Amino acid sequence: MAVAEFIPSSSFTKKTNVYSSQFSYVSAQISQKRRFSLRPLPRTHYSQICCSVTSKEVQAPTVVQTDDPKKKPECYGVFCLTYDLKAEEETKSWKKMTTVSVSGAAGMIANHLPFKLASGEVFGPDQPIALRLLGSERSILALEGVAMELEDSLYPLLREVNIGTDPYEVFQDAEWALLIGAKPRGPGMERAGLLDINGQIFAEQGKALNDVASRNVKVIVVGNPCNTNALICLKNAPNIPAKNFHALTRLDENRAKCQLALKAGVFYDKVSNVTIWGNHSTTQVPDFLNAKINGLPVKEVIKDTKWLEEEFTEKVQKRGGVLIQKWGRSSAASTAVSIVDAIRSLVTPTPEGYWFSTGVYTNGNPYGIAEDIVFSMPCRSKGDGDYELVKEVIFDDYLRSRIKKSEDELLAEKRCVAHLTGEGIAVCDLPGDTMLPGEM
Ligand SMILES: NC(=O)C1=CN([C@@H]2O[C@H](COP(=O)(O)OP(=O)(O)OC[C@H]3O[C@@H](n4cnc5c(N)ncnc54)[C@H](OP(=O)(O)O)[C@@H]3O)[C@@H](O)[C@H]2O)C=CC1
Ligand SMILES: O=C([O-])CC(=O)C(=O)O
Repeated sequence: MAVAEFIPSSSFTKKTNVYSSQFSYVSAQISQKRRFSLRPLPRTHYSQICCSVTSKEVQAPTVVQTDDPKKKPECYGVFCLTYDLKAEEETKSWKKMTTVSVSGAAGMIANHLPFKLASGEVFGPDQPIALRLLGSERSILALEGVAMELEDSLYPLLREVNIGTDPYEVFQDAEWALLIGAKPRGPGMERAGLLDINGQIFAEQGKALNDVASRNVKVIVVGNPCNTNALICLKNAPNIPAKNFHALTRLDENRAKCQLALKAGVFYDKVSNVTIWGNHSTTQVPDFLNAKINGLPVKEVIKDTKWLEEEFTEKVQKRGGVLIQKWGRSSAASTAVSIVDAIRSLVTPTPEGYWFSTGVYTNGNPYGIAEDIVFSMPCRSKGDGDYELVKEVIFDDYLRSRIKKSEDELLAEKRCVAHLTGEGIAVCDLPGDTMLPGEM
C-alpha cells in the first residue's frame, strides 16, 4: 500500500514544497491512520522504520522477534510492536494540527524560532504543528538549510515543513502568521524610506493573508517598524478581524522586567504587570507606575523616581541600539524568546491579576488613546488566542505625557504610509526622535 511518495532532500520542483522525505512520510501516515506509527518513533526505532522504506512505498516495519518466547506472550506480526501501540495512544490525545507560517525564515531570529515552535514549548506538548517557511529567491537555499536542521532535530510534534517564496502559498490556511522578514536598516537611511520599503512587504503579505489564511489567523508582526507594519498589514486584510493583528513589544516588556529586577536586587520572576505603552521605538513607555515587584507597586520598592523616569526608561527604550553596538546585529535569540512569550500569553489563560503587553489595534480602548493605530497596551487572555484590554490601570501626568508622545509618533507614521493603507496620499512629517531602537 503506497502511503507516501519520498521526495529526496534538496529536491524542489515548485515554489512551495513539502520539505523532504521525513515530513511527507509522517503526514501521509497520519492520513492513513496506520496502526504502527502515527508519529515519528522514538530515536531508537526511527531508523528501523526508515530502512524498511522502498523508493516509492512505506512498508510495515520489520517485526522485532524476541529471542526467548517465554519473555513475551504470544503475539502476531504488527501486534508485537507494543511501543507503537503506545505511540498511537499518545497521539490520540493530541490536538488537531495547527499551521504556523513564518516569514523571514532564513534570518537571524528564525535561526532560533522554528526550533522552539517545533519543540512543543510554545503551543504545548499535545499540539502537532505544520511549519510553513517563507523566504525569497535569495534565501531559498538557506531556507532549505533551516528545513534540514528541523528534519535532523526529530521533533515528534513537527508533522510537516514547507518552504516557499510565494506568500499566497506559504500562508495557505495559516492559523498563526509570524511576520519577521523585513529589510534591515542601514546607516544614513531615512526613516520614511524604511517605512515605505518595509511597508510594501506588509501590504503584500496582508493581502495574501486576507486571501488564503485561516479566517481567524493570529498575526504577530516583528519586522520593523512593527507597529505601523502591523497597521498596514491589517488594513490590507479586511476579511480578518483587526483584533487578530499584533506588533511585537514583548521584547521591550522583558527588557523592562530585567532592568527593574536588577535595580531591586530580585530575580526577574518577581517582576510583573509591566506594560509597554505605544510604539516599538524610542518613544515607547515602560510603565513603572502600574508594574509590581513581589506583588508591590514598583514605586514602593524602588523609591528613586529620578532613576525610574530617566535612566530606567531610557535604558529600555535604547536597549536594542546598545545591543546592536555590541553584537553588530540586532537581538535575535531574545527576540525569538519574546515571540514565544507573546504566543504563549495568547494560548494560555493569564493568571488572575496579571497582564502582558502587546501592540494591538486601537478600536474602543478605555485609555483615551487615538483610535485606528497599533499601540502597545496591557492585555489579558483566556487562552483562546484572543485577548481583552486591562481596565485596572492608573495614570499620572508623567505617564500620560509620555504616552501622548508615542501616540503622536504613531499617528505621524500612519500619515506616512497612507498610500499603503488605502487612505490617500502619504504625508511624512515624522518627529525628529522617531529612531527605532538600534538605529544609529
Ligand atoms: N519587534 C521587535 O521586538 C524586533 C524586531 N526586529 C526586526 O525583525 C526583523 C528581522 O530581524 P532579523 O531576523 O534579525 O533580520 P535578518 O536580516 O537576519 O533577516 C531578515 C529577513 O528579512 C527578509 N527580507 C524580506 N524583505 C527584505 C528586503 N526587502 N530586504 C532585505 N531582507 C528582506 C530576508 O529574508 P528573505 O531574503 O528570505 O526575504 C531576511 O532573511 C527586522 O526588521 C528587525 O528590525 C528585530 C528584533 C526585535
Ligand atoms: O532595532 C532593531 O532593529 C531591533 C529591535 O527592534 C530591537 O532590538 O528592539
